[in-house]
Amino acid sequence: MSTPTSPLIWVNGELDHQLSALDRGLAYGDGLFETCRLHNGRIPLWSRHLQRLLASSAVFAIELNTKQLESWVDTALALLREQNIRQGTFKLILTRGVGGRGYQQPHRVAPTIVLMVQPDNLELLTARPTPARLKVCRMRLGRNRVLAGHKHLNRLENVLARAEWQDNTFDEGLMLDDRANVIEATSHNVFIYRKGCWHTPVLDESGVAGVMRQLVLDELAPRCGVRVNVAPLSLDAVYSAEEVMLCNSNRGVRPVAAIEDDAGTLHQFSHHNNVLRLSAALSDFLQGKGSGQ
Ligand SMILES: C=C(O[C@@H]1C=C(C(=O)O)C=C[C@H]1N)C(=O)O
Repeated sequence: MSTPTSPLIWVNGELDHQLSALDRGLAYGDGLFETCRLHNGRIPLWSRHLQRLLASSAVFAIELNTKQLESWVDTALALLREQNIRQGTFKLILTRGVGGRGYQQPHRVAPTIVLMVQPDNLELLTARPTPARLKVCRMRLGRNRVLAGHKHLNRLENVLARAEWQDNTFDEGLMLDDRANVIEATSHNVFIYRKGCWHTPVLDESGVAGVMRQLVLDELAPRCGVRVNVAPLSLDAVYSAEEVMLCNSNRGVRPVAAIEDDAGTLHQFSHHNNVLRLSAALSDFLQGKGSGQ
């Protein structure tokens, strides 16, 4: 088992290289990121992360040399193996690069790629998940059809929502948009189970379309033989759900035990069977086991 250490950071393939203060990712949030799980020395959902990054970089016209990126990721993974670092958070930041005065983009700009690994000892994707306690955040998400779904670097709403609690009373905060639709949690996507079906918010105006959310839609829910309905979701629907689930690609799937609303009322969820079935389906998927249907 590896010992957690401080993060390892590569900038454009160079370990410990410094980032320019003129980088547009820092100045304007002009970029994208992926938060991946390092699981047993690999990034099991890498092809899905890369697919999303490529799709978003095309939308925002941020240059991305896939071969170069994959070679830097391979080099980073090889070093992690050498150092016996097998579990952790593997984060990738892609910015438009350095330059320009103000918002105007420079004519020629080379993208910046930061790889950052925070080692830990947690087999998060396959461990039995512990039920989470949530609050409903006061901070609302704005709506923007161009930005919605993308994992861009402008995450101030999530940062401010996460600042609404500092202690361990809550594990996560539920975020609504300005029309009071439930969109996501500060760093997870949200699903509810009701009447034999999973439901998750439509993300065409706000929120991040997570890689684990997509895996649940494409792979895990079908393995459990359960349909998923993607549609607007109200807070009342969440409170009356049979089960509530959070997911992200760094932590897998997690049942929700309770949600405290803004009046301080606790809404509790005592059944987690369907979340645990998805969690088992995720473990099987990661171990390369078939659909079992
Ligand atoms: C805040 C980050 O990303 C979010 C956090 C997690 C996590 O902590 O598990 C996962 C996915 C992201 N939306 C980050 O620093 O990468």
